[in-house]
Amino acid sequence: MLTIAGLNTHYGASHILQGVDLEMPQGRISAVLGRNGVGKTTMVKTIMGLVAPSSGRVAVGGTDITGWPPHRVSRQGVAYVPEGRLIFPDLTVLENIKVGERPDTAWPIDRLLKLFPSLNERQANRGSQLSGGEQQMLAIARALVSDPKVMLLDEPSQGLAPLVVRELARIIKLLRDEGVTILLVEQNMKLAEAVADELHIMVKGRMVYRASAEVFRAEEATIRARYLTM
Ligand SMILES: Nc1ncnc2c1ncn2[C@@H]1O[C@H](COP(=O)(O)OP(=O)(O)OP(=O)(O)O)[C@@H](O)[C@H]1O
Repeated sequence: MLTIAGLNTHYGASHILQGVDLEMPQGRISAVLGRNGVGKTTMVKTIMGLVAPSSGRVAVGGTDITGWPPHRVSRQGVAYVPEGRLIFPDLTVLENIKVGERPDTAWPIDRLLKLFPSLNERQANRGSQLSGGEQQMLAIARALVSDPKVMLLDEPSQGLAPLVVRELARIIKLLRDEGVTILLVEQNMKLAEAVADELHIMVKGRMVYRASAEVFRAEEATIRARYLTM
């Protein structure tokens, strides 16, 4: 569904992504884990067209989208839920969602409000009045209303209480079961372990490990010590 091949991205003279390869099968949750600063956000931004790669290829469903601007990537069915959520603090919950609305979406506002009961209760509240968990749900709802085939989630569990992370896990699995292909980027393993079908590990701008959830569970202690411990 989403394929990255030999992706290199620089910020000035800093070589951040160093030949990243990633295959994300349709309707699955792929998680990319890695320590702080290895390039996970840069990878997501490069997919989304927010940062231009110096070489390599990004394709969605067989269409080469390398170097496309973000609005075209979005129209191709890729939605981005950024780190820090970036919801509009002065807009209400409903206004925040409507920003991303697309005609004939499979996720109209009524459906989203059923999916996210906390947002339903707070429709008229401003973004700034929401808790971190509610803001995260709102960021996901705003991405869903654009009717994506692929959703990129950057550190969605950051700063959230364990109970809210569990609710987030439920939502992410539900989206996968509805056919949305998900890329989950996380520094924290908890959410990734709870939802991912496949796990990848990035170290210094390269993918160094890939396994199914089952294999990952069996190897977890070794992998954690080798690649993820700070
Ligand atoms: N706009 C920028 N200009 C220059 N360097 C940058 C820029 N954005 C990020 N970097 C650097 O690129 C490297 C990778 O950053 P990136 O945010 O992709 O890492 P990450 O794995 O997502 O980490 P985090 O979990 O902290 O977001 C870091 O060393 C960071 O300091």
